[in-house]
Parts: sequence; structure tokens; C-alpha cells
Amino acid sequence: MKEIKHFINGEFVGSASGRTFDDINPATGQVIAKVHEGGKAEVDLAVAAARAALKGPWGKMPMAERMDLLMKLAAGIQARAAEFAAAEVADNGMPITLASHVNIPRGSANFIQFAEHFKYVATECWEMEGALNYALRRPLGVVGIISPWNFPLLLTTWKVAPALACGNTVIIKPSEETPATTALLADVARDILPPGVLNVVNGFGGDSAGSALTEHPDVDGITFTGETTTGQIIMRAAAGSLKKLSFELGGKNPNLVFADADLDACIETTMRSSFANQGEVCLCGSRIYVQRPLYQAFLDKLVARIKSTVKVGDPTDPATTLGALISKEHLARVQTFLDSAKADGATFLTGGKRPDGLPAHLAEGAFLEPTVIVGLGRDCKAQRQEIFGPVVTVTPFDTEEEVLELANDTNYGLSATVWSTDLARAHRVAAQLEAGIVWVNTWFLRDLRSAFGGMKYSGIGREGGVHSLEFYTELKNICIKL
Ligand SMILES: NC(=O)c1ccc[n+]([C@@H]2O[C@H](COP(=O)([O-])OP(=O)(O)OC[C@H]3O[C@@H](n4cnc5c(N)ncnc54)[C@H](O)[C@@H]3O)[C@@H](O)[C@H]2O)c1
Ligand SMILES: O=C/C=C/C=C(\O)C(=O)O
Repeated sequence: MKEIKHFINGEFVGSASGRTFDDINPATGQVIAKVHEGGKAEVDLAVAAARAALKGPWGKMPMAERMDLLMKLAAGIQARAAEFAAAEVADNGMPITLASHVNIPRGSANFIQFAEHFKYVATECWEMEGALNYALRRPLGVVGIISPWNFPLLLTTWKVAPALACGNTVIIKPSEETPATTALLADVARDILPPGVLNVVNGFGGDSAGSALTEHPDVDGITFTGETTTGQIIMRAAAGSLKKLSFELGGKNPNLVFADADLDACIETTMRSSFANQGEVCLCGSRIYVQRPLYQAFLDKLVARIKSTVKVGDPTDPATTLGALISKEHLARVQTFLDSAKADGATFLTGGKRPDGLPAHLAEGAFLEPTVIVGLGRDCKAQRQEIFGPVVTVTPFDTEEEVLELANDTNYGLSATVWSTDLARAHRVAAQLEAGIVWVNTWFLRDLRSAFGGMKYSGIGREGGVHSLEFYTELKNICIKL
């Protein structure tokens, strides 16, 4: 059986306790690896290694040399892209086409982006009467990176890359559900980075490696992507040592379709914003609002498109468009939302069940058909809470004011999508939506220089471009009397 170990101070090591847990392929239900379970002992070792590396060659390295190493990490991922993609699919259940076209290439692109961008960002200078202020950036220090299971390599490297570009050292705690590609990243880094610069400790969240990292007095910052409730726990744990925090949390994102939308383009993209990665994308537009003149046509086209194009099945098959959910436990949780929608009187236009006719080797897999629900009031559980599955609710609306009020009636504020061919309306609505990211006539189109993050319960701070630079560095003002 394959083993996944920690990576501390440049070496793969097992847990002091000898404890392991199972890494399960959610499409087949099979155990694919034994993962070493870390805790305080491993986090202590990793923090010590990361602190020492800051004082070693890494801390003294000229920026250009450091950025060259990041470019080598990008190339190292690219060179083993097929291996990364296969590992991600086996861990997560996502279709191989998604892993190989989005998740793994972005894993590599994240390093290129930050290695290139940060070379050309200046700091500030303020000239006073008789004095000069200028600012220097210094690394934040030892950064803890806690990542989720839905886009493992993409989301982990989205934080590792800027952290390293700024000269920090990192300790990654990957999701217990998807440790494989972070272990591969460590394997790539072993030949490129000095020991202690990139460390990985596997384990669970609370009472395990996760909490050991967030509570550690010698960790300077925590950057976390995951559930809002976990963010709340981490904030409390980090308070004792006043760690700098960056949170990318959950969403219940609205997708606003106005009657003047280009319906074909809207349906094509709405298929992705609803069901990409089995709907397990924080940015998915799970609450769809359609202006009444277009409502029925939208539903007819969406359902027809689902029936004619979606193939739920073996994630390793390039023809598959919708793979397995992350686990049987998560599928059961998604099912509770379907049950509550039924109890609330919803109509299921399609989906709501396991697909028929899956092959025998997928009998234990966590599969669900893409599901479209109508007829729910705004206060129903399925309309208010993040489902994180291939499930959307569709609701008609009449006026711009009404849909803005509906869209913003949520604790979350991550992303929103607007479909309209009226430019003035698109600007007006985008400006009023309470979301950190608004897409107009598109979805998940990413410029890695732009600000990324959420308002309200969807996060704290922004990452991307210079916003990442702000988080991963300390800015020091030097004032000189002339
Ligand atoms: N805003 C974004 O950019 C973004 C991106 C992707 C996913 N997400 C969100 O992530 C969630 C899905 O991911 P998940 O189920 O893996 O989230 P999760 O919060 O359950 O787990 C995320 C990570 O936190 C760790 N963790 C859990 N409890 C912890 C604790 N007490 N202390 C320290 N670490 C702890 C887990 O082990 C895991 O590594 C969804 O809510 C989704 O919206 C947000
Ligand atoms: O599931 C959430 C996806 C988040 C995407 C990013 O963080 C990104 O594109 O940088």
C-alpha cells in the first residue's frame, strides 16, 4: 500500500505516533494510500525547520535567485503533469479533463505568476519638508497554509507561491481528504528548495495537525481556505499569538440572469458555474435568479442541456463531465439539503438521485446527478446554506431592485454573476452586489493579478497580485531626517 508521509526539513518522515489514516478514492470507495497522521510533535519539528531556514541560505538569497527557484517549481509540476492529474483525480473524484485542464496547470501557473509579478512591484516613498520616508518589505516569517479538498493543488499553490515569492517559509496542512498532490509538490520541491523552506504536515483539523499549527506561538501567519465555521475556530485559536490571518471561506453565490441576456452563452457558462467539479467550487453560482420573461426558456434549455451533455461517471474517463463527490459522508450531507427541499415543497426538474447504470467498479462511489430545483422560498435551507454539490435552485424575479435585494440577502459575499447585454445595467448591478468578485457575462475567468476573496462571512482580506504581497510581507517605514 502506498504511504503518504510528512515532508519536514527536506525529508519525507513518518509520524512519531506511528498512526495513519486512510486516503479513499471517492469514485470507487477503495483505500488508495495510508497517510501518516501528524500532530503537535510534527508541527513543532516543521516550525523549527521553517524558522531555521529563514536564517539560512533562503533568507539571504537575492530575490532574482529565489524567483528562479519558483520558476523551477512551476516547470517541475509541468514535467509531471500527468502524474499530478492522476493523483488529484484519485483523491478528489474530479473528472480527469478538469484536473488536467484547470487544476494542475493553475498549480504551475501560480508559481510563474507570483515569481514574475513581485519582481516589478515598488514600495512607497513619501517626501516631507526636511525628511524622507521610504518603505521596505520583509517576509512575514513562518506561514501556515491550511487548504481544503475541492481544488487541492490549485488552492494550495495559490498560497505557497506568493508566500515563497515574498521570502517566507511555509508549513502546509493539506486536507485530510486530498493529501496526494501536496506530497507530489514536496517531492518536486525536494530537489529545488533548501531544506525547511517548504514543509508538509498531514493530519486532521481540530485536535490534530491543523489546530497544532494555528495555535503554535512561533507561526507568524495563517492563510486558510475552507468552511466559514472552520475559519471562526481558527480565528479563536490564532488570537493567543496574534497571528496575521487571511481567510477564503464559503459562498452561496447568486447568478442573476436578466431578460436581455444572451441565453445560449448564459446556459453554456451556467452549466459550468452550476456543476463544475460536481458543484464543489466555492465560486459556484448555486442560487440562480432569472427575470420572468426568460424564466421558462432558461429552465427548458438548462434541463435539455444537462440531459444531452452531462456524463456522470468514472472520473478517469476523458468523456466524463461530472465525477464523484468528495466522500460518502459529504454526499449524505448534500442529500439532507435535497430532503429539506422536498419537505419545503420544491419541484426537482432533473436529478436528485444517484445516476442509474454506473459500472460495477463505481458501486461504492459518491455520485449524484446534476440537480435543478424550483419552487423554493428565500428562507428555505437549500436557498440559504452552502450545499457544495451539483445542485442549483432557480427562482424567477421581476425587477432589478427585487433581484438585488434577493441576491444580497445572505451572510455570504464571495462571488456573483450577472447576465445582461445592457452595459449600463451590468455596471449598475455589479456595483451594488455584496460580493468580493463579480463576473459579468462570464464565470471563473481569472486574472491572477486581480483581488480575490470574499465579503461578509466569505472571508477576511484579499489575495492575488499585490494583495498577496500585502499579506505575505511586513511593510516597514523608515523615516530619515534630512
Ligand atoms: N473562498 C474560497 O476561495 C474557497 C475556495 C475553496 C473552498 N472554499 C470553501 O471550503 C469549503 C470546503 O472545503 P473543506 O470541507 O475542506 O473545508 P474545511 O473547513 O472542513 O477544511 C479545510 C481545511 O481546514 C482544516 N481544518 C478543519 N478544522 C480545523 C481546525 N479546527 N483547525 C485547523 N484546521 C482545521 C481541514 O483539515 C482542512 O485542511 C467550502 O465551504 C468552500 O466554500 C472556499
Ligand atoms: O473553489 C474555489 C476556487 C477558488 C479559486 C481560486 O482561489 C483561484 O482561482 O485563485
